[in-house]
Amino acid sequence: MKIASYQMNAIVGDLIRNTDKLINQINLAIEQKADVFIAPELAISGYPPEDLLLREGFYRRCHKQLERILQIDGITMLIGCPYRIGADNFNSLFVIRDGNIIGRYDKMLLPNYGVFDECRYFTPGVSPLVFEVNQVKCGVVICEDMWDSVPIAEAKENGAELVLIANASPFETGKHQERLQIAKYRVEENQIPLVYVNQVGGQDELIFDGASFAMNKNGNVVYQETAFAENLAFLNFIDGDIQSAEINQYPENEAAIYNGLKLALGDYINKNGFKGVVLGLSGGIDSALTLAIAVDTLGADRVMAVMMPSQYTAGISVDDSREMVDILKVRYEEIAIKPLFDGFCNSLETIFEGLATDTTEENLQARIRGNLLMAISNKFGYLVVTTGNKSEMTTGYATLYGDMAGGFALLKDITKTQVYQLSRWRNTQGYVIPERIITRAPSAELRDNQCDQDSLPEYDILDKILVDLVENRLSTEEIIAKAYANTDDVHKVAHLLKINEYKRRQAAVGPKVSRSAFAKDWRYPNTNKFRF
Ligand SMILES: Nc1ncnc2c1ncn2[C@@H]1O[C@H](COP(=O)(O)OP(=O)(O)OC[C@H]2O[C@@H]([n+]3cccc(C(=O)O)c3)[C@H](O)[C@@H]2O)[C@@H](O)[C@H]1O
Ligand SMILES: Nc1ncnc2c1ncn2[C@@H]1O[C@H](COP(=O)(O)OP(=O)(O)OP(=O)(O)O)[C@@H](O)[C@H]1O
Ligand SMILES: NC(=O)CC[C@H](N)C(=O)O
Repeated sequence: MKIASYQMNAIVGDLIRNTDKLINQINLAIEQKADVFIAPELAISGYPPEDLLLREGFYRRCHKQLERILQIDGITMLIGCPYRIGADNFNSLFVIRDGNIIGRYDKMLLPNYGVFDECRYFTPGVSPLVFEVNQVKCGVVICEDMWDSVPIAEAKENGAELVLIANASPFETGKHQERLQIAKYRVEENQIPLVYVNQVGGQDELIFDGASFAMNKNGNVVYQETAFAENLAFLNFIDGDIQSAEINQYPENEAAIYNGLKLALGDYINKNGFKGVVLGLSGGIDSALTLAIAVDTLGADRVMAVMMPSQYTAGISVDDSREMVDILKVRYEEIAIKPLFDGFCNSLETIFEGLATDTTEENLQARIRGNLLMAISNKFGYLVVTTGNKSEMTTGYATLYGDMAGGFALLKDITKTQVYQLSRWRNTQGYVIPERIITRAPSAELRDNQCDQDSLPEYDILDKILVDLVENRLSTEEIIAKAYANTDDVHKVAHLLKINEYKRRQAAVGPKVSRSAFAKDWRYPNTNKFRF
């Protein structure tokens, strides 16, 4: 039996295009004489459709597309599609052959933690499904079903010799190893081979990394798809097991994150129809890394970098920005903001009379820059990519409607420590970020001689505290007991984390790479008196 596995990049809600793509790949599979075709979870709608699943018309139109697939003969197809019957909605996988639906599997285990909300939409399925192709009994399950013993065990009890799994499993650091480990448990429990087909692509804050795989009866990976790219692959099931096929290595740490960020940005820009991106280039490391990723993703001709010096901007910031755009050959503009800043200050002079200069004036500069970038965005159809990192999002070290103004926050889930690691890694692939940008001390350059560490702990300490507070959900007492940071710093970061929730609520969407990103898996109240 020959299996066609389609690691698909679907667009949520683009039902006709998704179905066109499925039909196209199914036809290729038929040409290659495949017996079974399998695509990711909810391939017709794309995953996750979120509250589209609360609309009756969404199910109707998804089903209409499924009917197009029913026209295809000559292969057995496993197609994920949301399904409504009576008052129940299911996350279903339809088994279609020669114009008939020969089976429907409804996802049994609905993930409802982290970024997942499936209990909000679906009723759990109750029955396993095993169907036969070329005398092979195939069980099917959907994504979360693999993460517990029961669904695959039930498929096995019903005679399955092989399990086909349709997935939409989002990326986070270490997730692929976790998937392989869970799959191995299922294989060992049941002595049954698995074919795991994952979605690929960026969907708002989620990155689907693909890396579909097959595991033989001995728990060995015998096939692995390239991560972060779409592909159709063929696998053979002969003599009761999956035969060896191509094994593409999963990228190492920095490479995985970098590729993930590229996929997230590219899909956000292209799926939402932007011509390109614009960003403020400051001579600092955050905007330098953002620019490198943007150019690597979209090409230099779809990216614009704007340096907007003020009286606090160091000469080397301008020099390093110029050097970087020369290397990348990207469109570069310089707009001095002093006249605008003076204009704002003049307008506010009377109201502010007798009051000291403070962060108000610092924020004005950031807001002037935000305004200029948004004007360029409006005029050219370029999305503003913001450059703030997770360390800044944690502590609120960013200006609302200033450097936070924009449509996609590329580094939102990347700590400052990781910003350095990714920048160094990128330069090993070809020198694009001037060395001085990496080695100089970070500064917001919003007042004289400003340095981030005037108001924040050293980033290596800050980032450890943030991982413990945000990802490990530890209390300040527990962190203090670990003794890597002084008590004041722990309390300071915890306090900043708490009081800046309102900023995160207003921040642009950005890709999740960690276990706990400031997005769907971080839902804290703005109004909150609880001390972490
Ligand atoms: N709970 C709440 N719910 C809703 N809104 C709330 C709020 N608390 C304050 N606000 C509003 O937010 C305002 C304060 O926020 P905001 O205006 O942003 O200003 P703020 O947080 O006071 O200052 C921004 C800080 O970020 C630093 N910064 C700025 C830019 C770039 C960088 C960098 O290195 O990347 C660092 C800057 O040096 C300064 O320390 C308040 O005036 C109020 O209007
Ligand atoms: N002189 C500038 N010209 C253009 N954009 C700027 C300038 N200064 C700040 N920005 C924009 O605001 C963002 C916040 O920068 P800021 O220098 O305040 O802090 P940062 O976190 O150190 O960032 P970076 O490392 O990029 O400098 C920058 O990444 C950049 O997009
Ligand atoms: N779509 C799903 O069911 C995903 C849940 C699963 N545990 C994963 O992330 O891999």
